[in-house]
Amino acid sequence: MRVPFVKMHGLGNDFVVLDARGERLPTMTPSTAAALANRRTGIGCDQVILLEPSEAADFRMRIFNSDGGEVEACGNASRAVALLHGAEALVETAGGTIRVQPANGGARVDMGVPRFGWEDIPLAYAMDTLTMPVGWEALESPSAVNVGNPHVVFFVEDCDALPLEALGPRIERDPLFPERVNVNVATVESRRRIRLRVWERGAGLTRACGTGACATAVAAMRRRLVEREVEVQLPGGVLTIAWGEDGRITMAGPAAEAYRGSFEWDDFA
Ligand SMILES: N[C@H](CCC[C@H](N)C(=O)O)C(=O)O
Repeated sequence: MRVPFVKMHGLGNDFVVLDARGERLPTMTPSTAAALANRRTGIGCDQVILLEPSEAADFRMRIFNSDGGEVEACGNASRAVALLHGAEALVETAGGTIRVQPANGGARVDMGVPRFGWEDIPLAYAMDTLTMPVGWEALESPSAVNVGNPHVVFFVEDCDALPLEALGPRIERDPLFPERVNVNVATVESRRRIRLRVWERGAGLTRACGTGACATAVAAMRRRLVEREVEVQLPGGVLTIAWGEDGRITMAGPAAEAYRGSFEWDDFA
């Protein structure tokens, strides 16, 4: 079966988007997703995004990391999908329902309400999630936030001076995180600006992580380090994150279509 796709990205965090809202596609398996995402033998991307019909919203967005694992949320893909859809929409994800709205060359996304309970992250046992009594070499005393998916956030002097490619996978797979975790290292530059690098669960170092920017901004706000609206500078560019009085997170930033193509499903099944 020949399947069309749209290659998209949000600040360099890139996606292969498959649209099954009209025509059903064969069942997506972790191995098919990983094969499509493979940058040497497949199309290549950080996440495979599958759009499907939804009973609860305008449509459903399923997210597969490049390791094939299906996960609950993807901020940058939410903006890319808003651009592709071309109108405001309620989108069902495994991490909850979000609202997306195309906005001048990108999109605004209502990411919902963050959660902070140790069972909500989830952690393997009870602990304070604002300043956790744990550490991995130079990275210590992080915060944990669930923004549909699990994040741990470390605040450091210079996030660019750390071997995140070495520490990231160790923390991602630590038994403290039963569903693994996205690892954020952040430097607060002012009350309105944070610099951030992310080792993503199931995808590794990426140019940007939308949910990571949301989790990091909220953790910094909880620590009274920044205002309730901040700019987050990722390697791929800047996102604006606001945490409203209603408890909901809004993320705004660019998204783009790179090219369209098609592939033979059986070549990746
Ligand atoms: N690696 C993440 C999913 C993609 C998140 C990131 N690409 C974003 O833009 O939010 C996870 O396993 O939860």
